[in-house]
Amino acid sequence: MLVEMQIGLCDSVGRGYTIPGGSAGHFKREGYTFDVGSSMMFGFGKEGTTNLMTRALESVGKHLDTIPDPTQIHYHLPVSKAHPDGLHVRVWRDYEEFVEELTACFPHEAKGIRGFYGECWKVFNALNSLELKSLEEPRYLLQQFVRAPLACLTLAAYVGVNAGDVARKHIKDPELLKFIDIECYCWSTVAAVDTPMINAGMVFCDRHYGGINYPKGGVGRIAELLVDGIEERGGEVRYRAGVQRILVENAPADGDPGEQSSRAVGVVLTDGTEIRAKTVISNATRWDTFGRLISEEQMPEAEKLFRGRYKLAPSFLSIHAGVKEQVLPPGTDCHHIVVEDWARMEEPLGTLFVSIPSLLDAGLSPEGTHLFHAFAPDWVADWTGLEPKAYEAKKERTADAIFKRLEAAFPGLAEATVYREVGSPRTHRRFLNRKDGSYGPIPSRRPRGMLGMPFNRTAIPGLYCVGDSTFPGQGVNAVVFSGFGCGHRVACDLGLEQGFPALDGPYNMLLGAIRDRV
Ligand SMILES: NC(=O)c1ccc[n+]([C@@H]2O[C@H](COP(=O)([O-])OP(=O)(O)OC[C@H]3O[C@@H](n4cnc5c(N)ncnc54)[C@H](O)[C@@H]3O)[C@@H](O)[C@H]2O)c1
Ligand SMILES: CC(C)=CCC/C(C)=C/C=C/C(C)=C/C=C/C(C)=C/C=C/C=C(C)/C=C/C=C(C)/C=C/C=C(\C)CCC=C(C)C
Repeated sequence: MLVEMQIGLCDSVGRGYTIPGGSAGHFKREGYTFDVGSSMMFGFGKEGTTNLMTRALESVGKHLDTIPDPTQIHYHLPVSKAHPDGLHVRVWRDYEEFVEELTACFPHEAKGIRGFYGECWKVFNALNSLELKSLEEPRYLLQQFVRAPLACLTLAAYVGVNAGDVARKHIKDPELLKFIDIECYCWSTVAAVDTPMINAGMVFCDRHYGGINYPKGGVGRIAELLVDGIEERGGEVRYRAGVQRILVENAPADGDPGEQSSRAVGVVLTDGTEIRAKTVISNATRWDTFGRLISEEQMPEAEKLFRGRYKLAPSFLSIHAGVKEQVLPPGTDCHHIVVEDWARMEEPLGTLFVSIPSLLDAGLSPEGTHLFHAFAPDWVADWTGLEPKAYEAKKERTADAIFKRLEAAFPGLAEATVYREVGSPRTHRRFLNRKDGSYGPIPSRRPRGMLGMPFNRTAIPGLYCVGDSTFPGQGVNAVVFSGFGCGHRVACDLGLEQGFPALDGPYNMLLGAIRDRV
């Protein structure tokens, strides 16, 4: 069985890369250990069922020490009549402390704040009481409904709902609604009205329940330990092994060896090596899986419908820098978000993100310095067709402008910078092998919560998708959930775990019909 074929990083010509982890990997430069992308870790809690990172490592016999972050985000938001010096909010690990800080900024919305975040807790508590496995496996789903009917009914009630609609039930102040928008935008890259409520429940509560915890040694340690665990259990992880094509051929059908059907039977690597397997799981985005690894002509109808519902999110402009420690006064938070003008929040380079994990783990940067990772959403189209010199100059110019804007929150930043390396959306496309370097799928029209998101099975037998183009979408712990679900579904399909084959067909037709109608 070929399970994780895509652990190694790839570059755009598909030669394959040398480190594991994708967006959640890390790389080293001149004594700094920089996170590729992901740096704010959910799912590392000790209790409940939503601590998916802890459980993923446990599943291969590994444990990673983490460092608790006292705040999730320090927001630096625009000036308004009510907040002439700008709106400054810290999302504290302690829920009450966060609610008190937000309420102090919007005292007239005290009830609305508790009402909205209280509804998020309803969703989270329901999620946190279920065993989290494949929702496209009817036996498991029925068991959960019998074991925890109230939790399942709660989730069923919210699965088609968006966070912005719930927020508007409780909150009237337009500035506070903007705050809820940035709370969603910073991880979903869309405003609250387009963000599924179940995902909002997960993010807005796990940060207080399990907390945000930084992996000691850097985010890339997660993937490195997973690789160790897989190899110790007899698995193999290949690097420099870019998949060029998924093989789809006529082969004996599941459950009826006498009948032939078109199915995925393996992959061809860029060096021509052919690997045959019963199961192929693609962790590439749906746009790369269908259209590149599977030809356009072989694209199933369901995938064409998916492209009507979802489009690619922008990529990022990333600045990986080293700064003198004096520029960060004691008490500086690890994660910051800066918005100077609400009207520009969703524009390219409009919202600035900053992550300074060496404040939590001093071993990540040389003595007397901190690593300073700043990034902002941006589109690849603005970076194409440039000569190498013009491309380099544009990267430096853009980084200078971003550092200048960050001076308001970090006075003296440009002068204190001792190392700087700039990545554009082209860099993301190249090293992560994601179409246009995209962060993931975003709805192309108002979504019905998560109902339009596909699970792991595809219309091609033997081919599964996993990662952020599958339910429940973007986010490291979200893609870990998709991994657990996919593993469970594949194990049932291969007869390694007990499923409910008689119900599979009708149940999956029903799920598909709901998905294709939203
Ligand atoms: N928490 C944060 O701060 C933060 C920041 C950035 C990104 N993220 C999250 O990380 C998530 C991404 O996770 P993911 O696992 O879905 O995607 P990913 O891009 O991280 O991983 C996909 C992997 O597949 C490999 N791959 C792609 N095409 C290949 C091919 N043809 N052959 C071989 N290997 C190939 C890639 O090289 C990569 O290693 C995003 O959804 C995003 O939310 C989080
Ligand atoms: C069948 C059906 C459909 C139904 C029935 C009912 C039920 C039972 C249901 C159920 C459901 C479920 C289970 C679901 C699940 C879900 C989940 C798990 C979810 C998760 C999610 C998560 C998330 C979203 C996350 C995210 C995160 C992120 C993205 C992050 C990011 C971040 C960033 C980028 C930022 C950074 C910052 C700075 C640096 C400042």
